[in-house]
Amino acid sequence: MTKVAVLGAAGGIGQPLSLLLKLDKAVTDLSLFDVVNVPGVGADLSHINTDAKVSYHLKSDNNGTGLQSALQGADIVIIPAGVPRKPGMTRDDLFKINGGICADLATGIATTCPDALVLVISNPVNSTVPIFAEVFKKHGSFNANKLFGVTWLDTVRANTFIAQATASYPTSFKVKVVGGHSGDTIVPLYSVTAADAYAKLSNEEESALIHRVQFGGDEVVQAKQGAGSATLSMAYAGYRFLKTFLNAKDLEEPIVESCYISLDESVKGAKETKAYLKELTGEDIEFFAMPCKLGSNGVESIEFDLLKAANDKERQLINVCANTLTGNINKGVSFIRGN
Ligand SMILES: NC(=O)C1=CN([C@@H]2O[C@H](COP(=O)(O)OP(=O)(O)OC[C@H]3O[C@@H](n4cnc5c(N)ncnc54)[C@H](O)[C@@H]3O)[C@@H](O)[C@H]2O)C=CC1
Ligand SMILES: O=C([O-])CC(=O)C(=O)O
Repeated sequence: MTKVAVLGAAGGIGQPLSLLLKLDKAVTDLSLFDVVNVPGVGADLSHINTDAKVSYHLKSDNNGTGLQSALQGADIVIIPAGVPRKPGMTRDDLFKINGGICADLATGIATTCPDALVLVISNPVNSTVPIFAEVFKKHGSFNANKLFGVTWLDTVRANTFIAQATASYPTSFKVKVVGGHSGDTIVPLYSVTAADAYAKLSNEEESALIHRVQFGGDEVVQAKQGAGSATLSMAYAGYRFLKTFLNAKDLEEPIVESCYISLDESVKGAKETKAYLKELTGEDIEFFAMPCKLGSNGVESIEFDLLKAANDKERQLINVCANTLTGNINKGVSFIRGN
C-alpha cells in the first residue's frame, strides 16, 4: 500500500505527473491537491482503469482543511506547486511567492504526515528545500534522510545533451549531477560518470555541453514564450525520481540517484561531503545535490567518492557553484527564521 500526494496537481507539471503516477501499479492511493481546478483533473484521471484510487482536494474544502485531507496517511508527497518562470526571469525571482506557498505546504506536512518522504519540485529549489527543512525543524519533524529537492531534470538533460553531442543513445548514459538547481550551481560530473564519451569532445564542445546543462531550463522558458517552463520533461523526471522509492523494497541493491539534500550529520556521508566542500570552496554548505543511495526510507548514504573523483574543471565549477548556492540557502533559512 503506497499513498502518494501531489501538491499542485492541477498545474502544468502536476497533471502529467499525476497521470504517470496513476499508471504505476505500485501506487495504491493517489491524492491530488491544488488551490484551483483539481476536481476536474481528479475526475478525469479517476476514469482510467488502473487500480490506484484517486481522491482530489481543494484547499478550500471543508472549511479550509483540504490540505490535511489530502495529506492524511501519505507515504510520499511530491510538490510541483507554485508559479513558473517567464522569459527574462531567474528562478530566484520566484522566491517570494513560492517561498510562502512552500512554507504553508511544509506546515501541513509536518502536522499531518511527518514521516512521509517529501520531494520538492517548486523553484527556486536551492532555497525552497531549506524552507521545508526549517519549517520541519520548527515542528520537531525534520528528517534529513527524507527531504529531497528534485534535481533529476538536470540528470535527464545531462544524459540527453551528451548523447546529442556524441551521436549516441541517451539511455546509454547515467551522468551524475551535483550542486544545486539553477544556472552555475548545476555541475554535471561528466569526467567521472561519462568518461569515454566526454573524452571525445574538444574543450569548446565540453564547455558548450556544460553550459547547455546549466541553462537547459532557459531553452524551454524561451521556447514557451511566456507560457511557463518545463512541464512534460519535469513530470517525467519527477516520476522517475519518485519511482526509485516505489521500487526500492523489491531491489536487493539500493539505487544511486542525484538529488538535493541536507548535509545534516544524520545523513551517512554528509560529514565527509561537507568537510571536502569546505576544503575545496571555503564555504560551509548545508544543502547540496549529491549522488545518493536511496531506499524505501530515503537516503541510505551519500556517494561521496564520486564527488572526490571530479576533475580540475569540475572542481572549479563546484567553486563557482558554492558561492551562489550558499546565498540561496541562507535566503531560504532566514525566510523562516526571520518570520
Ligand atoms: N525542480 C525542477 O527541476 C523544476 C521545477 N519547476 C517548478 O515547478 C513549479 C510548478 O511549475 P508548473 O507546473 O509549470 O506551474 P503551473 O503554474 O502550471 O502549476 C502550478 C500549480 O500550483 C498550484 N498552486 C499554487 N499555489 C498553491 C498552493 N498554495 N497549494 C497548492 N497548489 C498551489 C497552481 O494552482 C497550479 O495548478 C514552478 O515553481 C516551477 O518553477 C519547473 C520545472 C522544473
Ligand atoms: O527553468 C525553469 O524555471 C524550470 C526549471 O527549473 C527547469 O526547467 O530546470
